Amino acid sequence: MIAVRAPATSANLGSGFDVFGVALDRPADVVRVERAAETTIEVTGAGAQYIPEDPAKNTAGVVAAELGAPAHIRIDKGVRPSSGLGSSAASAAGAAVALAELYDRSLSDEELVRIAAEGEAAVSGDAHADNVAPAILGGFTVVRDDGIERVNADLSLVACLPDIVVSTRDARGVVPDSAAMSDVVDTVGSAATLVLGMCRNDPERVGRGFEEHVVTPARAALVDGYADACDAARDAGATGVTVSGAGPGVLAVCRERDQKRVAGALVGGFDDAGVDATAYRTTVGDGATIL
Ligand SMILES: Nc1ncnc2c1ncn2[C@@H]1O[C@H](COP(=O)(O)OP(=O)(O)OP(=O)(O)O)[C@@H](O)[C@H]1O
Ligand SMILES: N[C@@H](CCO)C(=O)O
Repeated sequence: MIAVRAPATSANLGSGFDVFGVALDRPADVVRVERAAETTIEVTGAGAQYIPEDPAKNTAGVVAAELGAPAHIRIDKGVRPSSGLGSSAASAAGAAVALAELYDRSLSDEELVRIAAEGEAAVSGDAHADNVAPAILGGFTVVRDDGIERVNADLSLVACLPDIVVSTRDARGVVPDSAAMSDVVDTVGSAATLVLGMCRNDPERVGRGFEEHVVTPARAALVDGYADACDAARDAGATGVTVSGAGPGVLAVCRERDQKRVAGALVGGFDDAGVDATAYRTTVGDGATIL
């Protein structure tokens, strides 16, 4: 039996739609695999009742089929589905790393990411790799068709999960088809600032790099309480706040000394809007790890 811990991730970070992603130190899924004649899946943990155990509909089962590696797969969910914290990607990444080990396949990180992204395609309709790349490689990642860049970063983050369901499939439907040139210029400036901030472990630059005015407002409209939560987090010292992935999760960056206050402020802001929420005080984490 092989067991792998695969982390939650936050994609986009505002200015890097479908490009940027970051591994979070917590929460995480644990994926356990054993060889079997055909693939079966058992899911327990956070939101397990909403996750299909049919291998053709579960990201981990799709990965097993892609790899030609049938197994009994047990997934203990730490990352709630439809959260914006890369729940489906955590299972896909965990399965890819665990099954490659179980079947002695020597695959590069890029190959593992491509296979895990096929699992994502099965649920969201699109093989975007901005969650599975950091879930496998850890750190902050930049995903493009021609390869993946990765840097380590040391930053205090808060991931806040309101008790609302937004599926990635639905949230991709509200992304505008085009953008004004002035918004494109702003986004490029933000993205460049964010990358510098990641390389320098600088929460100010990373926070400014979250600014983006095309995709984020369309996604934020799907998240009740988003504006209240952002205002409260900024007042508490967050240097940046944005929608995590496709939402409804929210990601804040801050200085370490402000992390506890920012977490409380995000939960309080959602509460003011009548929405229950859970906050995870976290950092940039490692990728999927064999236990
Ligand atoms: N192993 C799995 N873990 C979680 N969700 C899964 C899994 N397999 C299939 N799904 C389905 O995928 C959907 C959740 O994925 P979705 O991409 O919408 O959310 P997410 O991964 O939390 O968000 P995001 O990609 O924005 O960070 C749900 O419909 C769920 O049933
Ligand atoms: N980049 C993806 C991440 C969610 O899986 C999106 O925003 O739709």
